[in-house]
Amino acid sequence: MVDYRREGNVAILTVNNPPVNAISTRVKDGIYECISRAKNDTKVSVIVIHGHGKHFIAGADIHGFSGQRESSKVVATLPEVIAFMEASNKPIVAAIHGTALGGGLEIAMGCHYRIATKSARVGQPEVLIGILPGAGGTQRLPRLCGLGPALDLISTGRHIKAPQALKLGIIDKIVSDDILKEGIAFAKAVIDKPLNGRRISTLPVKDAENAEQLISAANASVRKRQRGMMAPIWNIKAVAESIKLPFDEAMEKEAEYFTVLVTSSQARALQYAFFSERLAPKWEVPGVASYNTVKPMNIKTAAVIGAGTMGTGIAMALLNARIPVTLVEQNKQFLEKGVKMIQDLYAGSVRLGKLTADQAKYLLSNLKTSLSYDDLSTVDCVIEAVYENMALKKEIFAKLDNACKPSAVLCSNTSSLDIDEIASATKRPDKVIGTHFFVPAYYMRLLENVRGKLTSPETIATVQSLGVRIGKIPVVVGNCDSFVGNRMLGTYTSEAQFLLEEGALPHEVDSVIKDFGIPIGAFEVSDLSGLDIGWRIRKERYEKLEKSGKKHDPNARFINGERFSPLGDTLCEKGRFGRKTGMGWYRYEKPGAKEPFIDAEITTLLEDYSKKHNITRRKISPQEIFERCFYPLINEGFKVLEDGIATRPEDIDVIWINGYGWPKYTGGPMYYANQIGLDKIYDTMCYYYEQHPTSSHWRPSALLRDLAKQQLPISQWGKQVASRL
Ligand SMILES: CC(C)(COP(=O)(O)OP(=O)(O)OC[C@H]1O[C@@H](n2cnc3c(N)ncnc32)[C@H](O)[C@@H]1OP(=O)(O)O)[C@@H](O)C(=O)NCCC(=O)NCCSC(=O)C[C@@H](O)CCCCCCCCCCCCC(=O)O
Ligand SMILES: NC(=O)c1ccc[n+]([C@@H]2O[C@H](COP(=O)([O-])OP(=O)(O)OC[C@H]3O[C@@H](n4cnc5c(N)ncnc54)[C@H](O)[C@@H]3O)[C@@H](O)[C@H]2O)c1
Repeated sequence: MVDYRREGNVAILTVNNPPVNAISTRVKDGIYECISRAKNDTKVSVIVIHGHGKHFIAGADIHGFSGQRESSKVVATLPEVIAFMEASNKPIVAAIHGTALGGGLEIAMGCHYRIATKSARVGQPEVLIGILPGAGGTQRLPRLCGLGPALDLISTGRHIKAPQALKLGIIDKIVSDDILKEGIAFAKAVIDKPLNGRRISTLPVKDAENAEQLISAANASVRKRQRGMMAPIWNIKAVAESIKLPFDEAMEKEAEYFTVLVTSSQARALQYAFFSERLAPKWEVPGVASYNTVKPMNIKTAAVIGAGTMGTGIAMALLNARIPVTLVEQNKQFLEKGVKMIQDLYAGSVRLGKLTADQAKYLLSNLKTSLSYDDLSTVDCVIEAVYENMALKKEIFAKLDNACKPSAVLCSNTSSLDIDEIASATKRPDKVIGTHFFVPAYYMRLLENVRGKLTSPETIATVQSLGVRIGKIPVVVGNCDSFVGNRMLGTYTSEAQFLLEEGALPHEVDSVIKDFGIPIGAFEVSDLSGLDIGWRIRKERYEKLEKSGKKHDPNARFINGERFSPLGDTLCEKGRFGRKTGMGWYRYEKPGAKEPFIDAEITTLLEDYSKKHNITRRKISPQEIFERCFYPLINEGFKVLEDGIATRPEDIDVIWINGYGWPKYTGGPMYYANQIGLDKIYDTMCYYYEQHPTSSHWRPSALLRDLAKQQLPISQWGKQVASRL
């Protein structure tokens, strides 16, 4: 775990715990033992510590916070080991490459010098997994780089690159990539230098005079950006102790606050989410194949069909990963509009300093445009993003099948349509798959990859690997109406509207949703994306119904015996499409304005509606709003597992956290269901199903029922499904 060797008078400690040199108990013990050995070795004058493989040390082993910790051979805790290092009379140099994160940076700060390669990154990301730097980071970092930067780094968890770390004084020098050679050379040069002033715990906190202002600014930022999360507040509180107390006493406070956080349910949920996100790319279709049995194709070039909202975003996601893209549109005007959208977004990134003008120019140089499918004969992969219309998509897939080379993978960005039907328009259904991006596609991390009945494992492997390459979290799901995310969302949006019919107002529903931690309410999001989108899709369904001989009544509250709310259609008929028309479920100052206001016209409309349908409006409690919005959504997640549409509860949680703003600190809907108690959810589902028998989303899932009855957690779901199949 930690190797020791001596080269002349330099002791070299190599941390070797793949994949990221995380600090397990054995690594901590190993460091302690090696430092002791070097201190006692009279031939050693200086010590270098570095990491084997791609990283210096990426922090404490996260598994250790919730699982069983290995017992320690040495009594010292990590903070004590670091204090022991700092007290050494032989200089210790941290030679950093890859990352020095969390406990890794804390170990580096226990050293007397820190050098790093240019591409190395440092940070205290503990807040992101619900804890705080518990090995002196909250006390040493403000002494090293100042209170303001320390508050920023510790409360946001962001990583910074070596050049910025150098500016902030976190590292002493940037060196070449031969980090060990550089470490040894640096160590030899500092052998005789006095260590006074190099022990960070003995230094004063920089910027202490501005403490009050800096701490209140940090708290204000956390309240705005990390609403609902407890870790950022405790992180700031711990850093603030560096101003009030001597180092040793402040360290006691750090340990006290660390214990509060490490035992919290938010920390457990965030750590579960951390590992779930890393599990998602490792897809598995039981009985078919999995990520470690199939090789992906190498995608060198791609095409995107449709240069609208999604097509332009997808093209940018590909370009950003240095994949050349051919963008195809139906006519010159739409094509130019799409290209301008991409150019404007890159220009915006240059203005914000996120890209240099040269980088933006380079990315754009990989964008080709075309109005003809003939230009796609050599691309490896095509992603279609035209209007959500089955006939149009089938027509395009047939054309792509003729135009593209036989090995090309053909993907659709459809958000709801049947992938098998789209694939049926081609002679290569094995190479057809859904790649459902989320808006804005260049930014949102979720990629829902929808496998059809005939999609080959190689095609699945290819889009999963492409997803990782373009910086997404790819999740494989099965083919059903609206797939996983939107299928579950459907229950939530329907129920939100039923609540309006029965007495709630849009802002009352939205505030319960936002209080739970979803950043935007159901009606606010509907106004943002435009009510007309759903209306267009519903109108197509009504037309289909009419064609099959069933007349659609615009006031109907039931379709095929299923409860339905026509309120969305009513608003659209009045031109209330949301923000873009200045009115939707809310009123806006002008079209395009962002701030929603409660609209008396909507209140009257709802009251008239309820009267017309003989519904007695009542005050609906926040608890009922919560249960009615979220329990059917969770229940649908269980049905998705039952149907084999998702293969793991973790995948559903990743989808909701990364695609729909579900608060990560609750772990996602499936993890959260366990926290509430599956029996409680099941009983509540039964209660509401009795009250609303015409809403099939209240019918409890059999899987939920079985787990609840047997008092089993969701982690046991696999056995349940297997026993029933
Ligand atoms: C490092 C990364 C940036 C790498 O990213 P990349 O995209 O390249 O790779 P992946 O993210 O896919 O990761 C690869 C692989 O590695 C696993 N992994 C990554 N980091 C860790 C980790 N820290 N622990 C465990 N495993 C990790 C990952 O799961 C992947 O494997 P898999 O099989 O799942 O595919 C990126 O990975 C990253 O950002 N990692 C997280 C970095 C992080 O969050 N670091 C902080 C960790 S918390 C910490 O360091 C706390 C410290 O402050 C120390 C606290 C000490 C508390 C002591 C309190 C005193 C009480 C006294 C008693 C205690 C006794 C004792 O001391 O023992
Ligand atoms: N907008 C979203 O939030 C969102 C999210 C996820 C998925 N989707 C899905 O992505 C797809 C595209 O949605 P959008 O919002 O980008 O639509 P959009 O209306 O913004 O863009 C569609 C584009 O397709 C072009 N197009 C139409 N027919 C074409 C043809 N024959 N050849 C080439 N181009 C053609 C149109 O000119 C238009 O520019 C839909 O399937 C939608 O369901 C949308």
